[in-house]
Amino acid sequence: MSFSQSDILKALSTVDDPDLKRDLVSLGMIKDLKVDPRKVSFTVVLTTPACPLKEKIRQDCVDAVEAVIGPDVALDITMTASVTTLRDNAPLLPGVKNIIAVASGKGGVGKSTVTSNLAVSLARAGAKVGLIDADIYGPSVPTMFNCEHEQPAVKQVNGRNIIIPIEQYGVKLISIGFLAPPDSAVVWRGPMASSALKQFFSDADWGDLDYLLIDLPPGTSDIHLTMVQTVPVTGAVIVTTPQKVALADVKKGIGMFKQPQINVPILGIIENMAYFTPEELPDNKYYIFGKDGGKNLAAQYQVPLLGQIPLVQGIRESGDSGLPAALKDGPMAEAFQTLAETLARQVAIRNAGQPTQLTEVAG
Ligand SMILES: Nc1ncnc2c1ncn2[C@@H]1O[C@H](COP(=O)(O)OP(=O)(O)OP(=O)(O)O)[C@@H](O)[C@H]1O
Repeated sequence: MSFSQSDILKALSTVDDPDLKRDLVSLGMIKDLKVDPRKVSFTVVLTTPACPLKEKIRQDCVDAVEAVIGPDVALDITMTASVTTLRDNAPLLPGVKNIIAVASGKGGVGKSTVTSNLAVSLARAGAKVGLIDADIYGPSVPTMFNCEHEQPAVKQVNGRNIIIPIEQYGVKLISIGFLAPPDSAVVWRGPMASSALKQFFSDADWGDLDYLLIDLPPGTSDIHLTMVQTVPVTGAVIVTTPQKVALADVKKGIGMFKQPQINVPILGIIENMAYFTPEELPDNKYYIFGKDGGKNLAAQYQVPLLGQIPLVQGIRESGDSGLPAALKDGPMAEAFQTLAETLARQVAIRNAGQPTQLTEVAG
């Protein structure tokens, strides 16, 4: 059977990225194509290393190309990823591809827990990840990452002090908590906190990052405004419990992000503490805060539901002990991995200019 480079490209142009709804060739995802009579090789560049569709896309490529080359020609496909961005040539943080704000309506819904686990899961998938803890009311990231007593180093660049983020579990971190001893009751006034956040953007050495997550204070605050006025944000994720009183505040949060002067796309809602599961009986679900509140809200506002995370004692214990649940292999790590993949997909969809896709998540 004889075939040419263009035959292979033609075959690959029948393979779609299921999220971006276009073919791999026109999306520019096929690189290094080499064709000789005994071997065909190429690289597929996915939009995120946290791509749950990797195996499906690879198999679709195998099927399409083997239909042209037959079974006797060797086929070598390398799967790799380059996270997409709309922040090309950004004046501030040019090496950061996506800035993702994590917000909540109410306090205590698990925003910091979810953000920390998302950051670790994205890093475990192979992405370069940073995390800014801007929660002035209770910066808990230092505890969750077991670096409460650390201080980021500072270096001088052209006469300016530049903060070097602490690196823990593959995630670069800066917390507003690093600026004050953990046991001191610092009352962050709006302007003080805002200027600290600005400094984290302008005077920190983040280097190249695929995703920079920002753990915001609960509710709506000056910090939210400072963030959107300082850097273009890829999108916001909202964490809530299914409880009615929590949902009421989420609606205010969604309203704030949608205001014309803020205008941050909502990447999705995460329902945390969706049900209680005893670790020894993972199939038992107790809907102690109500059932599907976050899921129904996502449907009402036509935003994706990124996931439903159960209330599990191990998640709380992991947070308190400074070793996020996402680091320990098991069902919780898998749940956060799936959540991270769903978020990464929504970022890629957004960056490709596609309308938001409403993700169906099993409850
Ligand atoms: N899915 C979960 N299962 C068990 N415990 C959880 C879960 N999510 C969060 N928690 C626990 O709930 C408490 C509050 O979580 P967390 O500090 O992450 O909330 P928050 O929304 O960031 O709060 P804040 O109002 O300080 O911003 C913590 O003790 C945390 O360990």
